[in-house]
Amino acid sequence: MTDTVTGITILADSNIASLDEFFTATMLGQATEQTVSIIKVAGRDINAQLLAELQPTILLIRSVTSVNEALLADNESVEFVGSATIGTDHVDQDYLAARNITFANAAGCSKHSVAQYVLTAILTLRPQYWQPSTTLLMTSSMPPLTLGIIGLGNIGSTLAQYATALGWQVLGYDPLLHPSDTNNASFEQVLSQSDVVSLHVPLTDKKSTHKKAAAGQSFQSSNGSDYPTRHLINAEALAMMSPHTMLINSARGPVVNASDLEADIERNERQVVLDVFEHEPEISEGLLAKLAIATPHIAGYTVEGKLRGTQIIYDALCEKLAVAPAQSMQKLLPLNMFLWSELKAHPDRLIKFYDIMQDDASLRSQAVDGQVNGADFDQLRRDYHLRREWQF
Ligand SMILES: NC(=O)c1ccc[n+]([C@@H]2O[C@H](COP(=O)([O-])OP(=O)(O)OC[C@H]3O[C@@H](n4cnc5c(N)ncnc54)[C@H](O)[C@@H]3O)[C@@H](O)[C@H]2O)c1
Ligand SMILES: O=C(O)[C@H](O)[C@H](O)COP(=O)(O)O
Repeated sequence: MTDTVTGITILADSNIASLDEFFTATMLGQATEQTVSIIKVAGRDINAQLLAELQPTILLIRSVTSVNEALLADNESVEFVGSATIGTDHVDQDYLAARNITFANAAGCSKHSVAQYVLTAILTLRPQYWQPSTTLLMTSSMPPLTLGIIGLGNIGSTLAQYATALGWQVLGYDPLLHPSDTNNASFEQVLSQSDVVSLHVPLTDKKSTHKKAAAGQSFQSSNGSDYPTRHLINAEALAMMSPHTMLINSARGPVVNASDLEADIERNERQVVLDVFEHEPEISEGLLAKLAIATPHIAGYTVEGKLRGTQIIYDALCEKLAVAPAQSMQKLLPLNMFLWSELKAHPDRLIKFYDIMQDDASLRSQAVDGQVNGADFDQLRRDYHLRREWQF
């Protein structure tokens, strides 16, 4: 793991939270008596040339860095890749395994952040659905909201818990999990019977095996699935939804076919919320103009969500180094006064907890000559004032 002269060399995406608090000699090298040096660059600048020149032993990334053979072909030194994100569609995990490179992502790190983002979007656009279950039975003449959730993993299942706490009905669809109280509907039922549909799936493609000519092996692309999600929401799926049904995508942009979506919105005036975009980081102003809420891939961007992401990959690296973790995010968290119980009791305080329309306005203000360009989108995310997760 180390070069006898320089110890541990880390190349890291500068957008990873609290790198200097976690990845230091004290927090990593002390037990192994190794020096630790860390080089921080913008995620999109982590390229094959840099990997070949720096020969880092550890690579820490976020979703904007694609890790695959093209990136690592000329690098012989990397032994650990950590992605401080939930999504892994930017990583060829089969290639890393074939190179015997350890990989860790931050599963679940921002599940509450994203679930709270979705709740905020719904309750900002349709405040009539704010009906804490305590009042629902006594006063409501309106049926509770039916929330359709596609993908019932960490985020989808967390969202279902919040929805149930608000007295909403949940229709869930996840073909890779067993049926349950929430995994209780078909894809078509979720689309056709929900007031709101929220997407919480990874970006996956159709399973395909292809031969590696040199090795004569056949292997499946690491992002393959029997239930591929690329363009899962296309014209056919949108046609199953009533025009009244709101669509929210905070998963990955290509899960929704952007051109089919624009045609659908023009035809049905559907309320659509996007935090992720098929052609991200570029976004056409034409699409922006059709959206009820548009935000720059920040649904998971809370102090807690990003710190938890760093903590998880730090813990995984400590395991790789066989050292006991010495740093904890609890020591780094500022006091958090945002209580879910308070918000449930006082719906009018939602805007103080999270004013999602501020994030919407910031993104729209970046549009120039008919589009938001990639550099401005990335800058918005780099400069984003991290929210706080609502505490229980
Ligand atoms: N916008 C953001 O800031 C943000 C933040 C975190 C995660 N994400 C994205 O959200 C995705 C989901 O996150 P998670 O923590 O819930 O992941 P997860 O892996 O815990 O859950 C994903 C679920 O989707 C299910 N699934 C897979 N294919 C499906 C299909 N075709 N139809 C229905 N369900 C399917 C899986 O069975 C799994 O239960 C991530 O992969 C990531 O791309 C976005
Ligand atoms: O997959 C995730 O965790 C989220 O999409 C996360 O927001 C990715 O953020 P990024 O790495 O682009 O900063």
